[in-house]
Amino acid sequence: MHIVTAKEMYDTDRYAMEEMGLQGHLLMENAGRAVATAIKDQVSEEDQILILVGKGNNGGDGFVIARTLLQQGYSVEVLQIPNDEEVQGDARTHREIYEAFGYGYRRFDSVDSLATLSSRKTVIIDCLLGIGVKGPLRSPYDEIVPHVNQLDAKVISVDLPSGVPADEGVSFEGAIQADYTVVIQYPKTSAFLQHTAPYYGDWKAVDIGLPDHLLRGRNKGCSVWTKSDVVASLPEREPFSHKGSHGKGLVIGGSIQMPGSVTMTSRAALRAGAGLLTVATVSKVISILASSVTEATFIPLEEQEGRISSVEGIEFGYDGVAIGMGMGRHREGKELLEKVLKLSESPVLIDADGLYALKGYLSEVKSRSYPTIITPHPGEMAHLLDVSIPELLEKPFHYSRQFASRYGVHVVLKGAFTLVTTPDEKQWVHTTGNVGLAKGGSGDVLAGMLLAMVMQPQTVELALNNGVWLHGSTADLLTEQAHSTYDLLATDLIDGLSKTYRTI
Ligand SMILES: NC(=O)C1=CN([C@@H]2O[C@H](COP(=O)(O)OP(=O)(O)OC[C@H]3O[C@@H](n4cnc5c(N)ncnc54)[C@H](OP(=O)(O)O)[C@@H]3O)[C@@H](O)[C@H]2O)[C@@H](O)CC1
Ligand SMILES: Nc1ncnc2c1ncn2[C@@H]1O[C@H](COP(=O)(O)OP(=O)(O)O)[C@@H](O)[C@H]1O
Ligand SMILES: [K+]
Repeated sequence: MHIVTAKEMYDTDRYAMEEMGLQGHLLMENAGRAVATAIKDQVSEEDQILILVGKGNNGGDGFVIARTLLQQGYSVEVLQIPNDEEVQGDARTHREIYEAFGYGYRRFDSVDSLATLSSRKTVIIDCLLGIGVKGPLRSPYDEIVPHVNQLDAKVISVDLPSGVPADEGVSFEGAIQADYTVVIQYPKTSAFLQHTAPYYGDWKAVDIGLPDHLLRGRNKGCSVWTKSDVVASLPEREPFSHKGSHGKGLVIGGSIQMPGSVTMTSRAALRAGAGLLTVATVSKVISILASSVTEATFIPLEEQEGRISSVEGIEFGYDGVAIGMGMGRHREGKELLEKVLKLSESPVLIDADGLYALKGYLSEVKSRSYPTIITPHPGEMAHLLDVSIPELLEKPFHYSRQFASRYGVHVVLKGAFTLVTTPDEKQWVHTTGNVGLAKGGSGDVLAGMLLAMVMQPQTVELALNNGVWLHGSTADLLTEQAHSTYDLLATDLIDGLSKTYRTI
């Protein structure tokens, strides 16, 4: 499923209208009818529906929705916010068609009369503002929106909750808090940002018949990674393959203070399908690990104060390397990482403490001939970028693209919407996973799953997307069945992965 900016949406609309003859009022008819069909799943014939219509094309959608629902026997009233003359173009055409059917509408005069009208309604359909919103809400929207937000009625927004901008990095003040949003054709970026997504409530995108090929051709496009993508791309195992064909992986990390993280990464890598796994860590961690990661082999490394101080002794002939989990942050970190990046003739995934070591070596990463993958959470990413966490979260798509292309790395920016970005700035958003994952260790498990994935016969971008999907879906499956979002442990994900694999 494509994700678009406001500009991409307008460009697609324009192309359909100007190059393909799909006129604006036809698109609006398609949009209104598709939205009305989706709304019918959210309301009943007993509901008293009020449609709020703004001056732009989002308001025009409202007249099509009203006509469609009235024709099908629903109780609908329409309140148009602007004056009659302010409604122009396709929206005006559809108001005229609506009236030609013999249906009437009211005009907004004050919030008091809106209060009287809305007090009898059980459903409000918000067609006030769409992707054309600019800046903070102006009068009278700045009074209407807070009024709607305090009603008990169910609020359904059309395209996006009025007031919420389509794009990232755009400030706004006040917006409709929807219970449900019917998105027109493609979800907009704001449906995947921590500070704007909650305004949408649950959402669904409806097809209005726009041509898809413009977006398919985008070289820097963004999409949602879905189960069907996993089913289509996860490599099947060849009947005559052997353990070597399933990837020989190396995990470097752990310290006496943090032996658990490397244990989880290793077990997750094996469970996710790594053929052979070696763990390079300090001797005391090996003695802790050996009984819980029985399938792995070990390389004891030199240590200082319980932390790895050298990677001497590792023969770098692996199909994939993961480094950083539980390694601790110390001066030698940069040197260790530098050696690993130079000597590894395979993808290297850098997580956790490895990311702090990476900061001093960033400028040289681009010259590697093999893929480099970083898996930061927002705190680690903000540190690498030298920006604050709120700044990063305002524009995570932008910052990930900028970082990935500048340093030639694959970025897996973790969070409620994990974002995968390639060095050539292709992006995917993940909607699997839930708050049960917000617990120490979930990231270590993800690192292991990703290590296993990059060693399978698939491109790095497929591997990362499939790995993030498997991780998030396992959390979803476990919290639907055996666990709650309180009790889910990172280690549950490792065993739970078996269930997820069986669903595909
Ligand atoms: N053919 C198509 O394109 C299709 C489009 N479709 C639909 O159209 C929607 C986009 O339509 P749009 O471009 O008319 O924008 P939209 O948000 O409805 O209105 C913008 C107007 O609102 C005003 N305004 C802006 N900011 C404001 C603020 N802060 N506070 C107060 N007022 C504010 C501003 O007016 P101004 O006051 O600046 O004169 C501006 O003119 C899209 O989301 C989808 O639903 C579908 O039907 C499919 C076909
Ligand atoms: N609220 C949330 N919803 C969905 N996934 C989440 C949420 N919070 C965290 N996660 C996921 O959990 C993992 C946490 O990783 P990380 O912060 O590195 O954990 P740790 O370092 O403790 O192992 C990431 O995969 C992240 O996407
Ligand atoms: K809206």
